Amino acid sequence: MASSSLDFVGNQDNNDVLNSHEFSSNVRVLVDENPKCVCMYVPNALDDDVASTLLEKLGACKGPGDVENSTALGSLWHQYTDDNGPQDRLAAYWGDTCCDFWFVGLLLHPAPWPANLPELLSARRAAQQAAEYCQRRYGGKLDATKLTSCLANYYRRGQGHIDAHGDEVRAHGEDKYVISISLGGPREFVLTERGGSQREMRLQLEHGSALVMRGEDMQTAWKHALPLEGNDAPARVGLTFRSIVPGYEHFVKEL
Ligand SMILES: O=C(O)CCC(=O)C(=O)O
Ligand SMILES: [Fe+2]
Repeated sequence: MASSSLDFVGNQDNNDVLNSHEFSSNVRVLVDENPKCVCMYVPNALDDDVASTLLEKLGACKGPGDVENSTALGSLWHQYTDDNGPQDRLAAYWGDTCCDFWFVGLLLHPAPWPANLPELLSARRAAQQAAEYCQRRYGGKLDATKLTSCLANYYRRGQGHIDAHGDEVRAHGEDKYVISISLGGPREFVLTERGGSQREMRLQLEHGSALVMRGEDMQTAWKHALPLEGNDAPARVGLTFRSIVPGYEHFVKEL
């Protein structure tokens, strides 16, 4: 396991809501076996206050049928059923037009990026900066980092988990980024290597952090999970930004 401390100065853009602070954090490289198998952790990737505001706004929207859903964000959270049965976390999916996302038997069509949630765009920018850092370090074209969708997973207090899995990244363009910005928590993240060694790494995903996974091998040679924790486990929203190619799923269905 490689581990390093690096200085990173992210792009500054004062037109966006906050997140004008610099990444000058200790980036932890968890896996970097080859450019298609990278996992790194960036604490404080998103401004703390922006992360808190976003969590507060998202957390106030519970699910279909809730009174709180009559807020400006409408019916945000859904409880989906996939090939493994009903999920015990809630989910919401936004993205560019035609950036459908298919995984474990569930096809999600994106809602448009919400105009009344500028903090979500700040989170996307933070994720983008982390991807660009990764691109400079491991190579690849910068346009491969364009993050076109976001799957939000809401692990409510004392509830919610995701079993060990590799992400479906067929539709994710060249460098296959999945970048998770954490709000709330911390919650535990477990990485396990498949095959012989079964190496395992555990870390706490902290408020405002970015967890970057890059490359197909990261999803086929490793599994990741968020285990079910006790009743006191704090609520967490994971915003997983992806580089879905618009129209990919539609194109596949036509073949
Ligand atoms: O909650 C997270 O940050 C990760 C979720 C995840 O692994 C997934 O949606 O595939
Ligand atoms: Fe995943």
